[in-house]
Amino acid sequence: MTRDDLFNTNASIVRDLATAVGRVSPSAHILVISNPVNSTVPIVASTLSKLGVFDPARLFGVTTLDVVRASRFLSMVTGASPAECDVPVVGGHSGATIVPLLSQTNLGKSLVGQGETYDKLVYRIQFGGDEVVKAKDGAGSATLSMAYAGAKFANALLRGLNGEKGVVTPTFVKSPLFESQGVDFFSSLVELGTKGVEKIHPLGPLAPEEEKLMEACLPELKKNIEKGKAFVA
Ligand SMILES: NC(=O)C1=CN([C@@H]2O[C@H](COP(=O)(O)OP(=O)(O)OC[C@H]3O[C@@H](n4cnc5c(N)ncnc54)[C@H](O)[C@@H]3O)[C@@H](O)[C@H]2O)C=CC1
Ligand SMILES: O=C([O-])CC(=O)C(=O)O
Repeated sequence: MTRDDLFNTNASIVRDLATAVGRVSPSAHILVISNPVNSTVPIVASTLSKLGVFDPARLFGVTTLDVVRASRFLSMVTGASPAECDVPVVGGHSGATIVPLLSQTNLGKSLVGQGETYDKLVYRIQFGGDEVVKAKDGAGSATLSMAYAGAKFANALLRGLNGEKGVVTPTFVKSPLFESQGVDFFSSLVELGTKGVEKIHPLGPLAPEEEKLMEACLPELKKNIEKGKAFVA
């Protein structure tokens, strides 16, 4: 089972919850963690748009678990503590759409392009969630680490809403970065502020290996986003 397989069950649940939020609390900040995040976030956006209350600054797909995994798996390779292994992870939240930018980290940059070690690390970051789902064999997903990631992101958002400056973390939002290629939702480093999304940061310089990961990411992400929008339309 992949995250995309969850679409049939979760799409209508997410749409109905978004409808209720749009009617009852249209200025709420909405953090979507239900899979497939690449499609459920566009479902919420389209549902709110239909109701005339969509504000892109208030809708977030929670991709924090990919960042948590990237730190942990990089720490296992380098021997450093996960706290020292902060990795920007961009794109979406499933398989090839998850793009870790190891070249932008002090401890990870020397691994980029280092054959099997790099390839295995990227694969584990991209498919860590699938690893857990397979291991639990029908009994759910990465429940506790998801709770940790959800709490971590909610805390970051609350700090931003409270006026703290410099709260920057990856999250899947309505984004102009790849809009010209038909990908209008994307996770990159986002500064969180008093209104929610304050500033969407560009990706910054990528290694050739990361350019290749982006080439695989964008078409899949586009399909996932279109599937979510088509469901609501
Ligand atoms: N974004 C992320 O990082 C992650 C997302 N997930 C996603 O989070 C979701 C939950 O995962 P698990 O806790 O493992 O699943 P689970 O199957 O253990 O729990 C799902 C819960 O939703 C409830 N539910 C079912 N239909 C509902 C409805 N119509 N309205 C309200 N609640 C309803 C069920 O009773 C159950 O308690 C899944 O979509 C999963 O794919 C999981 C791990 C990481
Ligand atoms: O695929 C799933 O349901 C679980 C998931 O998102 C993750 O662990 O990252």
